[in-house]
Amino acid sequence: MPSRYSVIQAVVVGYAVGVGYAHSTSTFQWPNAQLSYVDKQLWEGFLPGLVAQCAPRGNTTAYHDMSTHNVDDGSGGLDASIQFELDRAQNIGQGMIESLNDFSGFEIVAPMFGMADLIALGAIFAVAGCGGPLIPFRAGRVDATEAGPPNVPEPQQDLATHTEMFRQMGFNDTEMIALVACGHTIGGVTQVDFPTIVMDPEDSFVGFDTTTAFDNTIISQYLQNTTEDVLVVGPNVTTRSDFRIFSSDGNATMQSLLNPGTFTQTCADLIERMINTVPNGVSLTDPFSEPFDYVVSEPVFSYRNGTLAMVTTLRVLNPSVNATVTLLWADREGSFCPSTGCSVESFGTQPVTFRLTELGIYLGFTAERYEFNATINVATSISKFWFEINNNDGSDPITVDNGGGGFVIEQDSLFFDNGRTVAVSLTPSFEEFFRLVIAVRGDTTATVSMTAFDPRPTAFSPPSFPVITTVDLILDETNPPDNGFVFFTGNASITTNFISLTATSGGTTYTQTNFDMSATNFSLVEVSA
Ligand code: HEM
Repeated sequence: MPSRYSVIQAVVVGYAVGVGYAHSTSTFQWPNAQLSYVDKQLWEGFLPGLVAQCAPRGNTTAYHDMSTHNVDDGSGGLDASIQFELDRAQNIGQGMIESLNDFSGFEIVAPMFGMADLIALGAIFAVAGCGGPLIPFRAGRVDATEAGPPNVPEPQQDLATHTEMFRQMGFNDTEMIALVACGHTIGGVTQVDFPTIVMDPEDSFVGFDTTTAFDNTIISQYLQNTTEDVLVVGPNVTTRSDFRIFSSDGNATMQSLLNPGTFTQTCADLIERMINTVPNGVSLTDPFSEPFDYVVSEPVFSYRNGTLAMVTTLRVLNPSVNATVTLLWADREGSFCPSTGCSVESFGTQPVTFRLTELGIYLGFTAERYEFNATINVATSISKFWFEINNNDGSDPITVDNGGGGFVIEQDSLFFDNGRTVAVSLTPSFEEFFRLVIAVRGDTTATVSMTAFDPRPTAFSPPSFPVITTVDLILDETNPPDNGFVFFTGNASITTNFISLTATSGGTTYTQTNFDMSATNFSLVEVSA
């Protein structure tokens, strides 16, 4: 059997040749909150840590959720409707409840990354975590608000019923055989949930094959008649659905999957199609095949004593060791550079940890995050910024300017004031929350409203939803008006991950959408309750 790395490598190379996107998504037009967020979750978040575990139920959850798709009218698909369908007999078992609870417990759903995207990512990491191929991820699924039609196949149903159900999901007879085999290469049947299939109460769990890995042992053992898959050889003939499906074309498909390369490639293709089966009208992003070359973090502003400060970072993929990186900006009146300056060199770097690389997948990626703190003339302000990377090796400097237009600051009249916002810890209760301060150019007649997105689960079992709160902010008495700025304040839950703001000042409305709260570290202030 090939090593895990060589299997993954084979698949990645296969995709690069077959689909041709090896480097196609290495950059993107900023701002794009969805691409920035998914890049972070996929490469730098803790989710890839799940790859180190082999958790088959992540794949089951995605499959059951996708089963609501009806190819005839384009409805249903992977849309997190599974959250509303767990009381159905076809979704029996603790496995799916536990995996959905895990997903909401991660607290990473966001306005541009819902539970359905997380379920799809869970399937990718379930497969890779058991040694299977790393399936490319596309984002953009839309979460359902109610249950879909009941269309998850059950073991006691006959072949014709299963064939029709898979057709409705968009898979033909051959694809059905392969997809079921690819699904059942990992995991098995739990006695307590399926006592009519695993009849001996002593056998709490019976694996589909004798390995826990994502490999084609399920195929070879079936063809050699040594299989222990209870859906093939179990005592209850009625529930031998794997047998009926695997043998439905005289074992031709199972024979073809005996080749490990064919098995891996077929499974990667079919599971990718499975997680990308979404209701008509939902469009997914391009696949994330590797980390972007350059990623700018949310610029964070603060105003104090006549000076505007902007803090941001630039993540550079595979940087040169001697590189110096400079941030440059233009003011709001054009390219005029005021005497207070319009460029600043990075003051430091943060190491970037790519979890998948650490786990032996996508080897060869390193990155540094260059940090900047720009002091900006408050009157002329900033309209856009860009970067210059000098590798100090005689080569021409590289300009990182968002495809030519620069990283544009749409407006500078409404921003979340980083220097004045704090995380409050109440003593003795240890209750924590953000005390936000929002700066608005204008006077005290301005108004500000804030929408906060809190991913913390609202329930101990599915369905669980993020809490989205919209409040009007009040003038902040502790931060009086200063040099044309007025300050507003409000509190938000400490687990808030995105904030959107709308302000009206001097008859003009300003917005800031989906400010990423992880873009900065807040001072922690202890307050006696
Ligand atoms: C006719 C179609 C299918 C039937 C009747 C069927 C039935 C079953 C049953 C009864 C179990 C045991 C569940 C438990 O004990 O919790 C199971 C487990 C599993 N199934 Fe299927 N299945 C089908 C297709 C698929 C497909 C298409 C996939 C994914 C591509 C899949 C993935 C899995 C996985 C990963 C497990 C193991 C779960 C675990 O160990 O926690 N199944 N299936």
